[in-house]
Amino acid sequence: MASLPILDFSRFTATASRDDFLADLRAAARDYGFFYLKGHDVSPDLQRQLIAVSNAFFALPEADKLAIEMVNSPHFRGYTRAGREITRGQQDWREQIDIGSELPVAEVPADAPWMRLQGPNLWPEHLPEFRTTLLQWQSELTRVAIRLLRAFALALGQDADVFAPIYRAIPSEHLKVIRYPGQTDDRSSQGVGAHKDSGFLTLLLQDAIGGLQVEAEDGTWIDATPIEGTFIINIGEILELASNGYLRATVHRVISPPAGRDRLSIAYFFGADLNATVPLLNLAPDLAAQAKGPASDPLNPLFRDVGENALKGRLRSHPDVAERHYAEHLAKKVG
Ligand SMILES: O=C(O)CCC(=O)C(=O)O
Ligand SMILES: [Fe+2]
Repeated sequence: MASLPILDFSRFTATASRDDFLADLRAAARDYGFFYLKGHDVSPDLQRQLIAVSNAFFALPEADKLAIEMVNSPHFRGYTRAGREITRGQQDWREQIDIGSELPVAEVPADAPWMRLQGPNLWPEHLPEFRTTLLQWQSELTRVAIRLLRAFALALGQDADVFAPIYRAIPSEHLKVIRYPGQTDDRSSQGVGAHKDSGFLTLLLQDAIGGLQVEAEDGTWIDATPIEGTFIINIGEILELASNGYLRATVHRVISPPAGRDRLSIAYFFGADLNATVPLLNLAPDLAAQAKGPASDPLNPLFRDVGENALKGRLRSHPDVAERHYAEHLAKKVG
């Protein structure tokens, strides 16, 4: 049974092992688009605190969670009940809270409707430590993601800061705290349906239950079995577009845990400025020869305009938010 590679980020910090790390990163990214990262320096105490407040959030009375339901937020922030989010037309059996960069509502020019994604988060009123811990997690993971993105740039033979112009102004820092309930007989076992992530990179902290699966090149599914002390890293559509498909945004899904168990995961999606356009990197001939071009999936066309790609994904995943807040936008698209 195939398994995903494990990379040690401390080898990137040490000059003597840096080039070997970059070669391993290039191989893992190209062959799987997914890997485990150990040797990151995120404090284990902060991780424990994050897991504790996340469990406390899901244990809140239902009324407290429904008070901050995402359907109330034109910025796609807040709580989503299990079964409300849709992937590839099917219900996802997970409950979650979505948190984004904590920024004020922006002006929304007619030619940049995605600027409506920017706005305040919705926080649980009776659990103040949830907000402080999540914001701390967000800034820690942004730091790790930027270091990792610099490593990706070097692995592709580019200047370390080649992507900085498209994330430096307003990076997109999206967090999802997710609980997957155990399987029951009366619904599907789709925790989240098969999909690609849209940003640069995703950094995932998962508990010990398992259920995340990664699609291999031959169409089989590889289990991303939990490994204590690691994050799971995967590539999003921005890196696929920028590298002309040398790097792949790999398709993945989550199968619901066995009956009577539930699974906790915290996904952090690092993306670009909503107003940026994804550049096409100039790859050296040996890498360019292996670039397959971005995947063309008629069900999921990729857009170089970061904001357009991001808004497309959110509207499709959350039809209730789309209907309440984006009816006019959708009507214009169809009409
Ligand atoms: O919960 C997980 O393991 C993965 C979640 C995921 O793929 C997503 O939310 O995009
Ligand atoms: Fe994902």
